[in-house]
Amino acid sequence: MSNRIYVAIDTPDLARAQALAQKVRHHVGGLKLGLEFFCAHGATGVREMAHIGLPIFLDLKLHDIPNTVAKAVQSLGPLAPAILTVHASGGRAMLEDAKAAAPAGTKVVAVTMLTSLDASDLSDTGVIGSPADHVRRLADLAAEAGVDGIVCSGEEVAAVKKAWPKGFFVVPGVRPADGVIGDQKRVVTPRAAVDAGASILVIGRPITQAEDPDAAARAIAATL
Ligand SMILES: O=c1ccn([C@@H]2O[C@H](COP(=O)(O)O)[C@@H](O)[C@H]2O)c(=O)[nH]1
Repeated sequence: MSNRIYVAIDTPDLARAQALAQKVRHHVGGLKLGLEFFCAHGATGVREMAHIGLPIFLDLKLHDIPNTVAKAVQSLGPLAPAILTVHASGGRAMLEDAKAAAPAGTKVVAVTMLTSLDASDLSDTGVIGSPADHVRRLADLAAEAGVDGIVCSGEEVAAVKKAWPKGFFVVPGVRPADGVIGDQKRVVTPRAAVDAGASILVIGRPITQAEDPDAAARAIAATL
């Protein structure tokens, strides 16, 4: 399979985003643009980044009533992202309507439980059960609603893939064995994520904050 690494270009600085993407473009499979970038540059910035020639993953984690999310997905349609995120906890109708509003070539994936959360955070939000149970429940909902896959941590992906073999599994919270974990809590190595069944890996700071981002991307890609 082609390179599974989508590098998270998390910066509000367009010139820096372009420079980073140019540096790593030969050792990643795509560019992930999230809220930090999109709030600063919107659709124009996404088009600028698309000129680099890699697939674009728009990680906007949409979460609202079904009509609002569907209209937002429609508005993003001309950007033709390869992947677009919504929150699974928005519910069945929201997921169905998001998928129906997306262009045919866009994978709609549902965020289950953020990788920055652990069991204790989950319990603080009033959810009973383990992260594995919670992710599994939301993955079942996402599959039933007809979206293409989910975002989850590398700790849950194997179990979910068993129940949804054709699902598309996006795994952030990925760190090389000696990597700085930062605000992530459910973390696995790139190799472990792929072995567990990740379709793609989202990797930000281990690449973008490295002294030599291209060398960092190359080193991670070599472990896969
Ligand atoms: O559960 C989630 C969903 C999305 N993300 C995003 O992935 C990257 C991770 O960046 P790192 O620097 O590698 O931690 C970031 O853009 C998040 O918004 C996530 O981490 N977890």
